[in-house]
Amino acid sequence: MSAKHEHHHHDHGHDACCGDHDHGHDHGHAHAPAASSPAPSAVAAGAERSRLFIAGMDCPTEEQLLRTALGSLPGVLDLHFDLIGRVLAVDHDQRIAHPTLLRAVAGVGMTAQVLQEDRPAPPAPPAVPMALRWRMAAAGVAAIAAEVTAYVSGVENSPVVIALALAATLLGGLPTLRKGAIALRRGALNIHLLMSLAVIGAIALGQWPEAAMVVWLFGLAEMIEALSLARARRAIQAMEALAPEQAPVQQPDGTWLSQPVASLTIGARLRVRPGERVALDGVVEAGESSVDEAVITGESLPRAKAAGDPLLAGSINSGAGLLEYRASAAPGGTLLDRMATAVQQAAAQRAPTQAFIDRFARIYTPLVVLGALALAGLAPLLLNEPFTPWIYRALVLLVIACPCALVISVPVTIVSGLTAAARRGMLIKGGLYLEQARRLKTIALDKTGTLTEGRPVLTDVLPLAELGRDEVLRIAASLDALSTHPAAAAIVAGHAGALDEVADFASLSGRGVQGRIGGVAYSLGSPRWLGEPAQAAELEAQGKTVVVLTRGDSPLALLAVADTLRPHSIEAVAKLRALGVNVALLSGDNSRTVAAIAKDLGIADFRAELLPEDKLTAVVQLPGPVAMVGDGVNDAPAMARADIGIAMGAGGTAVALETADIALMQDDLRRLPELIALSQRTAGVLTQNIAVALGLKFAVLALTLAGFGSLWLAVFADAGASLLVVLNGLRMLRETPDRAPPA
Ligand SMILES: Nc1ncnc2c1ncn2[C@@H]1O[C@H](COP(=O)(O)OP(=O)(O)OP(=O)(O)O)[C@@H](O)[C@H]1O
Ligand SMILES: [Zn+2]
Repeated sequence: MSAKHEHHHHDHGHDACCGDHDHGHDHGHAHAPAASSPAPSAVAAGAERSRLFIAGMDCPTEEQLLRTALGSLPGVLDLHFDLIGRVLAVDHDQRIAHPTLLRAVAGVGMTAQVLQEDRPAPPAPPAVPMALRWRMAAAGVAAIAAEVTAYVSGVENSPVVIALALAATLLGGLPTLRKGAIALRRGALNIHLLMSLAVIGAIALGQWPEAAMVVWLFGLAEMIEALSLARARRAIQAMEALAPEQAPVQQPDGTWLSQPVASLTIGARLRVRPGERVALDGVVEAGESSVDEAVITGESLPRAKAAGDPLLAGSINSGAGLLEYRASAAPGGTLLDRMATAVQQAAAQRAPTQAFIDRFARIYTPLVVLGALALAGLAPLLLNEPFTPWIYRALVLLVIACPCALVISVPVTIVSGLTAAARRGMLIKGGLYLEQARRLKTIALDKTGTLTEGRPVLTDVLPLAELGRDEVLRIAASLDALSTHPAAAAIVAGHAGALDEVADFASLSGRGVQGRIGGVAYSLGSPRWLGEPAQAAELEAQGKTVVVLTRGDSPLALLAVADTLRPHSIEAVAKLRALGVNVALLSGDNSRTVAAIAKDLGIADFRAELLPEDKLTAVVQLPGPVAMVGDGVNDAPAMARADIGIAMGAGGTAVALETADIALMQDDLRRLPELIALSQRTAGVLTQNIAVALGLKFAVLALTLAGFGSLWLAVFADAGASLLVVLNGLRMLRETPDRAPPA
């Protein structure tokens, strides 16, 4: 095979896992592939993108076969694989028509369906087909019978044994042999080719029962792995499946009728009865009840809902009341849908460990195959021994050459970890961040809206000149009415009366606001910007944020607002420090205020009076890797620059959800130590899996070289290792302390 293709084989374990049509799987979420289509660069000018749903494509083995088959077609410009969603996006020019693509896919033994952009994917094939289960059962009986007959009679190639072994091979091994032939034609050294060679070699040596056993065990392992992987895939897809497909909708005549949610649009009026799940994001219009939003936030807590309150798709009406609401998101566009899409896209990306294992496998397999060739060809000559036993040992080596268990273990573990995180209300945008989190040296936290509630209240108004309290407050509130800053909201809320007209309004990020009232220029903002009156110090020492109001250059008043710490901030900071992470506080607020708050939190490393660009500089200077945690208000540049940008309160703002590397769906900083713990557990499981997979290989290798190995033992160890690592990886799914996995 050519060097270009040499890395195919490392993945056979994968296709073992995820199966092909023959093995079938029971995912079956019709619209999942559409939702999880990759987000590659835009289609080049003059090109067209066709999206193919390929049921048998979920492993890098198939990716490689498809790459060679489609990539060489004249007119194909680019290929984007989404193995989890099993969607292949093909960018091509006019030379290519759909039948050409479908034929090329069929050429490597798979079937494709063209996806229409706005229509959901066709339903995936059902669970492992009954016919296949029966075929495998029959093959098992025949293989065991062949083994027993040979053992009892002492003859390995009597007609009865040959007939039984042949029956087992044909019943259970045809798909493997067929894929082996395809791989051979394509020059891909993958598991199917290696297994086919081992079986044919065993038959050539007259080891009929052995051949039957090998082919059957391998088929069985593939089937079991198919089911395990479908389980991991289902866990991801379970998220969006949590919103009901039917819901009661109000008709124009006022009556209620159960309708498919997919047919609804924004503005539809729906209702959700006690115990039911909300179908679309919306706003309550009538009724009172409480709602459990655990599916979004990861925390099961009843939240009171009444007219005007937002509702999220997937949450449960856990109270006793009936809620009527108006849809504010279309089907497919709810927060739950966007979370599910993000997790699916994350799962489709390669984590660093996977890249490493893939590189390793690229060297490992050809090396072992070369070893097998050398063993069969040289050992008998050098040792002056008969060829047959050495050829047999070489066949065992071919089986050992498959790094399937190794390759399969990484994505299963990562996907399980990502899913477990999502269930806890942490949306991680890629395996990279899950793997990196445990290496974090510094976590930088923004103050307002992150460590604090971000809903300050006005506590003090101190006139400094001839204007009285009410007058300065009216001016300040009039200016801040046009600002979205949390401090502005507090000042506006602190003023009861009418507001003045403001002209030439300007808002300066990290400083404050300015404008003209009745022709006079006023500024309102930080003391650092407008000069610090002596009276400010005492208020700041209490942890309050001081805002100065000036007319021209002279100070008119001091206003102070105070924000409360989030209830779990102190606990979260303590836990992070216990994990050995350096916690830093970055704030635009003044030094004394920040110092007071840092002291309450036990944070030694705090930096104050930072403009948004200073926060970015601080992130670069802090010992890395650094995570920046913020609410996106004045820390977006710093979050983008940090190794991991973590957004708080993504449950509320879509922007944070879309731009951060990790989005916390709930404003609870205790998710941060959990994230690091999850990252550590993931690394632990990955290490265990690599040790098991390699350990079993080496054990069989040692036995074989010593003359004690056997083909079926090698296949058994390989299949057993695959199964062990898949199960170990899936264990991550269960690591969800206070929530049972969704049914
Ligand atoms: N609209 C506004 N009205 C009044 N004061 C403002 C306004 N915008 C900013 N300021 C002042 O500028 C300072 C810095 O603002 P900035 O938004 O950079 O940080 P912050 O709100 O203190 O929070 P963080 O800790 O998240 O950086 C504020 O503390 C406040 O004194
Ligand atoms: Zn293998």
